Amino acid sequence: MSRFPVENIRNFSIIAHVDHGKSTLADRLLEMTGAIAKTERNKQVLDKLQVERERGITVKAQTASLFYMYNGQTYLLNLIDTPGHVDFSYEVSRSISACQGVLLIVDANQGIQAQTVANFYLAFEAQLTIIPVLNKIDLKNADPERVASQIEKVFDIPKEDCIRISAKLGTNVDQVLEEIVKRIPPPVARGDEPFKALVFDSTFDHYRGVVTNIALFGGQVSKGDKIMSAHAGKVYEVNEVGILRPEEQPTDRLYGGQVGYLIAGMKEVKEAQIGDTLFHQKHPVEALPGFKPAKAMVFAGMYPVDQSEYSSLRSAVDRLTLNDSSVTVQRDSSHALGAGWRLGFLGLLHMEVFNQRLEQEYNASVIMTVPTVPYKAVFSSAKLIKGHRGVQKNMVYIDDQRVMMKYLFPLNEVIVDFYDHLKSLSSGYASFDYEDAGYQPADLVKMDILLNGKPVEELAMIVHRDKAYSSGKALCERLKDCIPRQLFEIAVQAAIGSKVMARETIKAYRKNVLAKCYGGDITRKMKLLKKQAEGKKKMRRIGNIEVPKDAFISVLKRKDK
Ligand SMILES: Nc1nc2c(ncn2[C@@H]2O[C@H](COP(=O)(O)OP(=O)(O)OP(=O)(O)O)[C@@H](O)[C@H]2O)c(=O)[nH]1
Repeated sequence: MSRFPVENIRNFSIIAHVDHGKSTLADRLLEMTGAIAKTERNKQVLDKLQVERERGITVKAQTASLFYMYNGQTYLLNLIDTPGHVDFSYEVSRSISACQGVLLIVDANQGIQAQTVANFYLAFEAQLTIIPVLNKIDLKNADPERVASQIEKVFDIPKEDCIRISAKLGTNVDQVLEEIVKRIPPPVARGDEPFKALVFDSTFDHYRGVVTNIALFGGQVSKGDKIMSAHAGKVYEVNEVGILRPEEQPTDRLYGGQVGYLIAGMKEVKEAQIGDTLFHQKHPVEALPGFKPAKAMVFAGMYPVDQSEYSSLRSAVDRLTLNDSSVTVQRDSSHALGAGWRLGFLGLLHMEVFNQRLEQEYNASVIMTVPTVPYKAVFSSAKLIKGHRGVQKNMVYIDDQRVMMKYLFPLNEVIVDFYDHLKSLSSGYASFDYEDAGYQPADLVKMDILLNGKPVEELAMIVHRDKAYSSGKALCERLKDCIPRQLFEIAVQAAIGSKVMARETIKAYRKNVLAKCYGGDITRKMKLLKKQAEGKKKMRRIGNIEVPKDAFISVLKRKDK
């Protein structure tokens, strides 16, 4: 591609609350500019991963360059897709750092929701031009007038600035393209400065190594150039550059103001850290500010179902984390489940998506333990301090039907099923977003699970003192169902220190495998005894109690699995 005049380039993202129609609008924009053909099969082209198509959510940001004719001139519109779910706001913030403007999509029926507000602030703080787009005006209950007033009240954007569209039917989508050209400023880049590019995403390709997505803040880059990354400080030769349409389309060169991809023989994603700056080896530049690293909020243990699959699972985890650098990985091991890892995720959906990608893309079968959140323990009598469980911070009326409330909650209370409860209590109307508010003192206790008095370390957990009884009781009941009866009685107890909170009893029972065998067929008897011995291998002894591995798995696995 020859040099494209910077004045005719627009770099933008679409931001929205989940399901407000971002991917549908992206598809329409791609169709109308001829990047893709208008067929049913092309639905949600930017949602590339299988898990994204299945769940109907965007996980990874994707990029597409569109050519658009307006007033007799060709414009290059670079669309950077962003995920809408609260767990992936890290992806949103890095996508918008490559842009000068955003389309803020709001469902004309639902109005402003939690992630509309969160995403608005990400764009506002980055000083981007914000174009409000009211989508789904074709719906019977759509009330674009009310939603435009909400936007004026909450974001201080005049309601006349809202574009009213139906992404599904294509109504007024041409206006969106026009307004992108009119309202969003072109990137600032001159042709004569040294090459300087921001790495805003990177993926790992088995054959070609790391593919980086870059936004050029200045200069130009082409095949054969020797470049360096500010973070890793290594020199690479550029093998290929190009634009994304949305599939890779090699070009001779990329110029300042453009967005595209670059391949330069990097073997590991660590070498191309997201937020890093690339420049020509001979012309060092000041590094761009980069991004705050993503912070893991939810932790879970992960183990292969069968230990013989440990090494293949390890390489699957390695490769998947190359494509998702926001997952933290630490090796871990457990008596019952063998060698595994302790993984950190941005949220629960992020964890589920990671698990699903392991299964779908790497054919791995794994056991995930119950997710937990990080705690800081202070070993002193100050633990006696009463903890807060949910403190209201403020409340703002968006209009006469909607209110935005801010609370301070312990993370542990919100990660597992808070969102589902909120949705069912409000018949699906309430939406929710959260950000880290730091550590707070709380009355937490370590609860042990004992089998005939012996603690089972894998099942120990940290709980709030007020919830110790109910969680202990539930766990004892689940264990009772999972551990087979044995020759003696087993006491299953939940205890805090020496104080027992809950107890279940598993009655004694003799499993006589030979009972089915009448007659004197010795080979049959041997076979049955051998089978029983094999079964024992899958057991773990706690004291003199045999606990099947499956018992740990079913107790540790989340209830809905
Ligand atoms: N009636 C109507 N439905 C729409 C319109 N735009 C999108 N939808 C529907 O709304 C649902 C969500 O649309 P998506 O485009 O997947 O939403 P999204 O914002 O990309 O969702 P995430 O990628 O998960 O953030 C789908 O069922 C769409 O068919 C519209 O203009 N009118």
